[in-house]
Amino acid sequence: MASPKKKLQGLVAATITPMTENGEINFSVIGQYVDYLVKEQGVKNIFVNGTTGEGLSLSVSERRRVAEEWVTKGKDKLDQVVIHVGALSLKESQELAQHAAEIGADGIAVIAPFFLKPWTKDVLINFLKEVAAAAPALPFYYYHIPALTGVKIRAEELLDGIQDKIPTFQGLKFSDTDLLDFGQCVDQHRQQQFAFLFGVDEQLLSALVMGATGAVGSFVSRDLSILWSN
Ligand SMILES: CC(=O)N[C@@H]([C@@H](O)[C@H](O)[C@H](O)CO)[C@@H](O)CC(=O)C(=O)O
Repeated sequence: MASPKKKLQGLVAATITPMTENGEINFSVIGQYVDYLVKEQGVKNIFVNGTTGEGLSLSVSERRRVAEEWVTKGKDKLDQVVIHVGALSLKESQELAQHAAEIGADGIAVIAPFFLKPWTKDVLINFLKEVAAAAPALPFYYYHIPALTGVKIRAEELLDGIQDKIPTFQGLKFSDTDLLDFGQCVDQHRQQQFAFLFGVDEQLLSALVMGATGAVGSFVSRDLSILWSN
């Protein structure tokens, strides 16, 4: 089971994937990017290959290399590197999850499959469970982003009993504007000490009031990072 000791909290930068003019990944700037986040913005947690990183537009091999580069360059500088491993293919998602574990990432996150969609909670949970099982020592986060996946199962419904199915479940990345759903997640699962990471930057203040324990965003700054450092 994943160790809960490294709780992911505070500000988490959703990293872009740097590209060259030729459309190749520009691995050479990732080291500078780490330094920029840590030194200039005071951010020591990152979320790689997510929406901002355009992970779903990359090939599996590119996703693996991007993850490796962030983990390598972030070593001894970053606190946590969480890799988004969601994919339409369960096997690809499992491969990426296993790879994240092998390279020493600190957690994995998964969105709902968005083409042939899971229409019930149980179907979605079964998919997530199979991915999580491929990396049984890594904390697992569900990435709830219904506007992009079209999967509108409420997060609060999904969280109900989730640790019975996914023992490594450690939190929710909530990228939706339904603050009632977010508030109910926090309220009903406070005792389980899940990470409640909010992902709509424009509503962050409201989410903080409702109990967000962190935020994953494309707009990160020192001003925001100090929100959690006092
Ligand atoms: C859909 C999207 O890209 N959302 C951003 C937000 O930071 C977003 O850019 C911001 O709220 C502006 O709309 C992050 O939540 C994305 C994110 O965490 C990710 O890259 O996975």
